[in-house]
Amino acid sequence: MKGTAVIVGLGLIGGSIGLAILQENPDAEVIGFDSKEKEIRLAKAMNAITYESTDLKQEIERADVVFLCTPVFQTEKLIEQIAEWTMKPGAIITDVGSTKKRIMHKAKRLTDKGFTFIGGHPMAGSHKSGVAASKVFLFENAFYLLTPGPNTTENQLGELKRWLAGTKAKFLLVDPDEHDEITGMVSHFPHIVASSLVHQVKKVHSTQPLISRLAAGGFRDLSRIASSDPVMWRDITLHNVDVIKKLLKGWQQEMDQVIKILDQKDEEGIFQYFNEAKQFRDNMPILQKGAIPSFYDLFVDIPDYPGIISEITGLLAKEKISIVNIRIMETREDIYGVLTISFQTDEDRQRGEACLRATTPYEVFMV
Ligand SMILES: NC(=O)C1=CN([C@@H]2O[C@H](COP(=O)(O)OP(=O)(O)OC[C@H]3O[C@@H](n4cnc5c(N)ncnc54)[C@H](O)[C@@H]3O)[C@@H](O)[C@H]2O)C=CC1
Ligand SMILES: O=C(O)C(=O)Cc1ccc(O)cc1
Repeated sequence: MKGTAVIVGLGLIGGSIGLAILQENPDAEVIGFDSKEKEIRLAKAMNAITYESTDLKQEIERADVVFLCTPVFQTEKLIEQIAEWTMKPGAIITDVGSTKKRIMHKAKRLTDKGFTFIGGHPMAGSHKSGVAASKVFLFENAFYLLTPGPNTTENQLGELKRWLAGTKAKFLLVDPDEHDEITGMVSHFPHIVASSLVHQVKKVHSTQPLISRLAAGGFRDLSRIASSDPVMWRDITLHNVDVIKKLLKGWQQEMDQVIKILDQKDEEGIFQYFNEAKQFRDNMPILQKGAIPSFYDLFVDIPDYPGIISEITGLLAKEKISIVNIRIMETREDIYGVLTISFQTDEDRQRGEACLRATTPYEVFMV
């Protein structure tokens, strides 16, 4: 596709969208704007944009598509600002915010003027922020939720999807209220739970410093998202307060129930609590494919000696198998460590498994 895209907010998501657009459309013009000069320079160096913005108003007025990739309060302000400007006939404005109800409400200012606004939310990302963390494949196979405005046509939707084709995401249309209910449950509420787990550890940390060294495994998995950007999450939380409060109240009641079965030493009740969760989670489609694409992990039981990681990565590199992350799971120092290798696709993981089984004596397994 030829044409001009403007990306406002060159962070993790804006940068990844720029990379995906340019990979698919090398002839497109992608103009980038950010309130931080450093992010713009980095985005340009990474080829996530073709030009730095010099006059945002003029560029938006001649754009074919505008992506608002800022924290959601800033997105609301940008919408207000753009509503004061003009736009090229047929141009599309979209956003990537994690909430949709308030954004779509604010976007009425644009649609009332005859502009086209289609809300967007790629259901993939990371706890990392900034353009340095952006990746061309960040959204591959992930759901990309779209909330069209009242007058959006099929043609306009098709046009936006063509701009985003390089993301290789799966588009899904949703209603904004439904969007905030669902993401409240699977993303916003878990974020508060993750942060609260860290607060629990912090409270005892001063009297029991060993605790943060031992907080590996499950705690690390559950608390990872607590390392996300607090500004972004403050905005998301305030945009979806009612839904999140309802979920937290339900959670409080559920915890009261758990305390009750513990008080009663109810063996069957405790077993069922864990078992029902396990059965349900094991059958959730996210584990088969991924709504938020989880990386595909492979575990290798390795001896703990210097050079072992480069040995393993070298074997995979020889077979041209890309990995996205590698780490040793914290185990006791005197026993074998378990190396966790994350792949972007299940196919890569299977190739990785076959390669390591054929070339090393170590046990290789998936869970
Ligand atoms: N981080 C994630 O995993 C995901 C985030 N989102 C949504 O995407 C949006 C962006 O998130 P990230 O890229 O992670 O954040 P980020 O912090 O990596 O990037 C945001 C960028 O916007 C810039 N910015 C802030 N206000 C601005 C303004 N008024 N004008 C120009 N630039 C401005 C910041 O300097 C920063 O570079 C948020 O609305 C978030 O809810 C959606 C899906 C996943
Ligand atoms: O890091 C993770 O696992 C995430 O869940 C990232 C994320 C953050 C915000 C979203 O709206 C969608 C995805």
